[in-house]
Order: sequence, then C-alpha cells, then structure tokens
Amino acid sequence: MVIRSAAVDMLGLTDPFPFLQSLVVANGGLGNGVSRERLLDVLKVYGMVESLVMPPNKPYCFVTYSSPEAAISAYSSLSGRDILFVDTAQKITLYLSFVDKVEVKETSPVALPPGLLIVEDFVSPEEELVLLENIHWETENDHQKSLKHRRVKHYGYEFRYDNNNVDKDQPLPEGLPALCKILLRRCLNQGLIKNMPDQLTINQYEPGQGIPPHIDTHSAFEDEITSLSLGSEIVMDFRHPDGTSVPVMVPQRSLLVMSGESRYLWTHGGFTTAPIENRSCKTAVKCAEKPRITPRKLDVVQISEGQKVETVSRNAGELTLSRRGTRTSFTFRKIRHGSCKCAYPSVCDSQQGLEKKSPRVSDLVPESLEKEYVHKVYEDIAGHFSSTRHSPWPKVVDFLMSLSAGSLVADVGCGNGKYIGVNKNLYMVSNSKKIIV
Ligand SMILES: O=C(O)CCC(=O)C(=O)O
Ligand SMILES: [Fe+2]
Repeated sequence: MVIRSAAVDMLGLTDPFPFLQSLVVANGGLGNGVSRERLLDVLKVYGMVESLVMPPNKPYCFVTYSSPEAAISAYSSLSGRDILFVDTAQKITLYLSFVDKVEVKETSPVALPPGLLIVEDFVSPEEELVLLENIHWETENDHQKSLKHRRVKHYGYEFRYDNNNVDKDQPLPEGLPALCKILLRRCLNQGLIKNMPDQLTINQYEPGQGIPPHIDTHSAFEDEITSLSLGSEIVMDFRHPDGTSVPVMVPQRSLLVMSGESRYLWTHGGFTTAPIENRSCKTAVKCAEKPRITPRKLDVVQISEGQKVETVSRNAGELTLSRRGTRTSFTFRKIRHGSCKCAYPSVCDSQQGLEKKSPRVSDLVPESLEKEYVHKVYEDIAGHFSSTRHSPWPKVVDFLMSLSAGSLVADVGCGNGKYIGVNKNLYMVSNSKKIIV
C-alpha cells in the first residue's frame, strides 16, 4: 500500500489501480538490438514477469508483472536509467511508462512468397566445411571484389555491379567449381531446379553486413535462382510491391530456391534493421547500395524449436534475437540469352525497355573499337584529365631540352599539348583528336 501511495503521488493517478501491472519499455526492443534474454535479466530483478511482448523490429516492448508492486518498483528503478549489457557492450537508456493492458494479437502464420522454397540441411556439415575451405579469397583475381557491404567472387560469368548485368559473350575462363556441379546435379535430381545454372556468385558477409533489397535483373538471369547458405543463419526480407513484407528464416546449410513470383516480383535482401518502407524496386534493376541501411549483428528469429519451412513468423511475442557469424552464400543462376518475357512487366527491365544491350566486342570492327574504348573514354575524362596534367613530366622536359635545335619531334596523342612550348628551338608536330599543331 505504501508503494501504491507513492505511485499515486508520482504518477498523479487515483486509486484503485488494477492496471498498474503493465509497462511499455522504450529503447528495450528487438528493433534496437535488445534481446529477450538480456532484457528479462534486467526486468526480473523487480519481481515475477508474467509476460514480455517484443514486437519485431520495434525499439520497445511491453512487460507485465504478476503484481503492481513489482511493476511500480521496476518503473521507479529503471525509467531513465542507463543499462549496460556487458556481453555486447551495449549501453542504452530505458524509459518506462504504465499502460492499461497489453494485447497480444495472435498473428496467423505468414506464407512464404509464391515460388519460394527452402530446403533445410541441403548440405552436411562436412560438405559445408569443404565448400568454405575451397574458396580461395587470398588469391585475388579480377572476378573478386570487396563491395561496401560484403565481398564477392564470380564464376562462369562476372556479375557487373555497374549495370547489374553480365557480359554474356565473355564467359570467365574458370567455369563453375566441380564441387558445385555435384551439388547442382543433386538439385536437378531432387527436382528442386529444372535447368543447370552456369553462373555462380559467392557473397561473404561479416556480422552486420548485408545485401540491399533487390530483384535480380530479369534480362540477366533465367527464372530459377538458388542460394546455398553456409556459416550462419540469417533472416532475409522479402517484399512485394504492395508493401507486404515477409521475413524468411534462412538456416545455415539450407538451400533457398526463388522461382516464379518470388524471383521476378518480390525483392529479396535484408540483414538490415532500417525500416524497409519505400525500398521496393520499381524496375528490375537492382536498388543502389544505400547508406541509410543500418547493419545489424543480430537477427530476429523464432524461438520455437524446429523452423517450419512454410511458416515464417507467428507470434510477435515469440521472437528473439540470435547472434550472427560470418555467412557465405553461393548463389547459382542461369544466364538469360534473349529478352525476359515474364508475367511481371512492371518490374521487368526487358519489358520496360530498360535492358542494357552492350555491343558484343567481337562484333565491332577495329575502328569502332577504338572509337568506343579509346576516343569515347578520353572524351569522357577530358576535363579532369587536362586539369590534372598541366605540369610537364621532368624526364620528358629533359629529353626535349637535350635535342639539338631544329629537330623534328612528333608528339602523337598530345592531350592538352603541354609539351608544345617546352623547347622553342624544335619543330613540334603534335596531334590528338582535338589538337593538331
Ligand atoms: O546472399 C544471398 O543469399 C543472396 C545473394 C543475392 O541475392 C545476390 O547476389 O543477388
Ligand atoms: Fe539476388
């Protein structure tokens, strides 16, 4: 009763207070990286916790104590206090406020996007190890890049991040690794895919890294896109253009197959905490890597045992966070030769007339090759090139000064002509596309 009276004074409320058992805890949510276990450790110091509801992706939660005394004690001790979670070195200030009641809506199971399939334990732990050990990141080649949010390696064909497409007439010397072909034959035999892929992108993500939501360019790849997840589980966000978002649990060693609607219409990506509103791709072109994506080291996952393949999120109160390790994914695709004629024109670069057709190098005659790859490039960079090349190189100046008076000098491809006046005793013939002196 003493506590109740203190609460009356403190909160300006009138007795009786049947509702003084539930609190909203601001900054204590999954959305700002606080896990259920860690928060419970803090909350149960003040009494028995009847329920803790943590909505996914929200920076708050709701706690209901078994007695008003416990709730009031938590309120007066915790609100405005800094909490340090030692294991994650995370410091946050919790703010508490009483709420009437906490309603937990039983959400019905969410179906996977149509055409999406997840096969758990597609590879054994031994196979996983062999696959991971056989990626030679240390022998860098042209087809390996460190992107802003991950590192990548390509086989079969290089995926170009400048136009989100592939040079279809330039296959890489190394095809798909033999080990991968064995796995792909397994996919074919099990009826998981219909066609043998010929392109592989290996993505490696450190904890907190991810891939922005995107649709793989329609004109670049055929229907089935298959991704093998190694090293760590993740929750991948799938989003329909109408805003429907489905978080999909992708377990370690599982195979994800996107076909039909899930491949063509829904964006996939995630490992991000930023709100994913406004991030649906309007065209088949990948969304640019946007800095506003906040990386996360923890994913929201279901705590129920045995993840169901066809069910991705049930009850908001049942979600918790799991720590992520390095995840390596093998994404297999089949290059599309010709335009895409899918049933989703609104997101199809072929049908939107956005398909980037790069001329086949082998089709170009030498003159047009020179035009395309020399003249055009110099034309594009001319301003910058000239402004950074105003000082003559000392060795070239020495050479010009060493020549006897009246010598004839040809400066072929003279750029901005910076050597023309160096030695006035010479006959200089300087030429570039624009300057002929
Ligand atoms: O990491 C993954 O599983 C997906 C990779 C992906 O979507 C891509 O490279 O386009
Ligand atoms: Fe993708």
